[in-house]
Amino acid sequence: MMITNQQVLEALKHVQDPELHKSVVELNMVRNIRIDGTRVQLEVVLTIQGCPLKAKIQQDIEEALRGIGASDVALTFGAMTAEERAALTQSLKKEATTDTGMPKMLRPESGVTFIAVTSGKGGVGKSTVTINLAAALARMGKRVGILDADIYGFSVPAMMQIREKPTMIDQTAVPPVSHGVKVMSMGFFAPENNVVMWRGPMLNKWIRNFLVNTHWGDLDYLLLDLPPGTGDVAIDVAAMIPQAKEIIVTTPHNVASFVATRAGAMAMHTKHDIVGVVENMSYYEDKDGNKTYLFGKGGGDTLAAQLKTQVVARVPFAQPEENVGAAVYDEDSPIGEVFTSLAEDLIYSR
Ligand SMILES: Nc1ncnc2c1ncn2[C@@H]1O[C@H](COP(=O)(O)OP(=O)(O)OP(=O)(O)O)[C@@H](O)[C@H]1O
Repeated sequence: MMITNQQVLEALKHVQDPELHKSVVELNMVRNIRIDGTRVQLEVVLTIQGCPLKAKIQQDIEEALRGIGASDVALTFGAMTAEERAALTQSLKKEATTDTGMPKMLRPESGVTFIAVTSGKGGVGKSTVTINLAAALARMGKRVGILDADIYGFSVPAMMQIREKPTMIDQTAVPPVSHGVKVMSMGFFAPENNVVMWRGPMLNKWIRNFLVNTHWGDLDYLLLDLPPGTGDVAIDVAAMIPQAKEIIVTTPHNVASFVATRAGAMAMHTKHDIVGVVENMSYYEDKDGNKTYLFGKGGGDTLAAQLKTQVVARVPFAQPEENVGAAVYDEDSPIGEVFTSLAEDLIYSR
């Protein structure tokens, strides 16, 4: 038996780079194939030196080659040159932008549903809603990304317990994945606690950059965690992504909902379609099923009425034992169930 070059390339077309999710052949990572009967020798050129996923690539390639009858696989590893990396970035970028430089994912035919999560004021649970909804959509098999654009907080990476930074291939960032969700955050790049520089046009540009220079791959949903209030950022995002659907988060407390009305009014003004209001910290339910309304009642309904929409979810307070460290709640916890149901509503009714 004799394996051919063609067979090797064909087999390796099905091996993907674990980060870029593209075939190693397409990425031009396979070089110097030498075949001697059923013994295959080749060089794998990694996009970045010391790629942490080298072992995974090696295993996948060996498996694929054994699948076509290779008795012996000898791999050597190299790294792309700076020029090769730049060329790869160019091609990834080209894939992500239209001829006019517009992010392709913004085109209606991209199939990406954008969901902007906003609130009237801080601390009501906007990030909690973003990450738990994203995780629920991912559990249901959807391809989901989060763009953390909350310039006052960048809380998503910490809440999703992401410790690594995005892998940079030249200027393209490969987002870290947590709970099945690709996450990009200004926080990965911002100087420690420096929020002063993130204003107006600068931020607008950053968001655009994040859409274009992030290797999102194919997405079904991109959730945007927007800063609270109705400031520049929300307006810029509305202008840039008019097809985004908006979720407005409030607590049951009337004051909070009053402030949230402003964000909602803005959403109406910019013709963002409103998915609805999520009332967070709606109630506390004890083990016996008794509900206590710690923050009062009615805020969500009042706001929804003002915005001519509905309350699409009421999220309870976390049980004390649920709240240790992790802000993504388990699928079978009371909060997890609320988000599963909201995710189902999004998937099946829209
Ligand atoms: N339903 C809940 N039960 C218990 N704790 C919650 C709940 N929702 C949010 N929290 C906690 O409240 C705090 C604020 O939540 P979160 O960061 O999601 O709010 P935010 O509106 O995004 O705030 P910011 O505007 O400051 O980013 C966090 O510590 C979060 O873990």
